[in-house]
Amino acid sequence: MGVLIAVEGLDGAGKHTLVTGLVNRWATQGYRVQTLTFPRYSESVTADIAAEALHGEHGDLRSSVHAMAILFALDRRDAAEYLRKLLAANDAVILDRYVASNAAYSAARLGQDADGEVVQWVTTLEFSRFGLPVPDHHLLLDVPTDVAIGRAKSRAELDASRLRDHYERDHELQERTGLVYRALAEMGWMSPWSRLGTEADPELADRLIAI
Ligand SMILES: Nc1ncnc2c1ncn2[C@@H]1O[C@H](COP(=O)(O)OP(=O)(O)O)[C@@H](O)[C@H]1O
Ligand SMILES: Cc1cn([C@H]2C[C@H](O)[C@@H](COP(=O)(O)OP(=O)(O)O)O2)c(=O)[nH]c1=O
Repeated sequence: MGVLIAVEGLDGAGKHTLVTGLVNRWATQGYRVQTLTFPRYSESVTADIAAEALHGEHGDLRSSVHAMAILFALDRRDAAEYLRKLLAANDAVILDRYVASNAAYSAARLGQDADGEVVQWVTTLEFSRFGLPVPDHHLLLDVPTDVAIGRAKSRAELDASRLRDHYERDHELQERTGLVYRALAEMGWMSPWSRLGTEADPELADRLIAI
């Protein structure tokens, strides 16, 4: 059974870049590595509805933090069997966002801390009720909020509506989400966490795949 690694962080923190770098590194070392990104846009109806709600559609759905969290969780539940197959057939599976995203963003949206009600609720829903595999390790890309927002903006600069709806209004939410992520890392929520600055630490990366 392969090792399951979840990469977490704010939008624009560099998760996709890190995941791509890890896959390339390990592939050249001869490991079999697969990635899975959440939300699974265009493959999952619930992920698409959640994204559309985040960008202002579906009435006031976005105002229900628990309803949004259930949509993201259903996307993962639908992918659980595929994820287990990937784990069985590979040395490692790297997840670009996973359950901790739901925990951190839901807590931030509700103004709760990492030890608050909604983190426990998400944990029970996804791991206990939906039976999702628990990551062996979490990697938190811990970059300052302004850096993450700046990178996300430059990546999305051609899409003005998305910028307006998603990033500029959300500085405070991102700041709070970062705090919850750091607290989850400190408490070692569900598995050991490593906090990275802007770059992957090659030695840490190699230790992870050797678990
Ligand atoms: N270490 C880094 N230093 C500078 N820019 C980076 C770094 N990592 C990623 N970026 C850039 O920041 C933007 C967001 O990175 P991305 O990996 O897409 O973030 P995420 O997946 O967390 O949203 C991209 O344009 C990417 O090229
Ligand atoms: C996967 C996931 C994401 N999210 C949040 C994080 C992001 O703010 C948003 C969408 O994630 P993402 O696709 O990474 O960002 P973007 O829409 O900018 O491409 O959803 C949750 O609240 N719960 C989850 O389970």
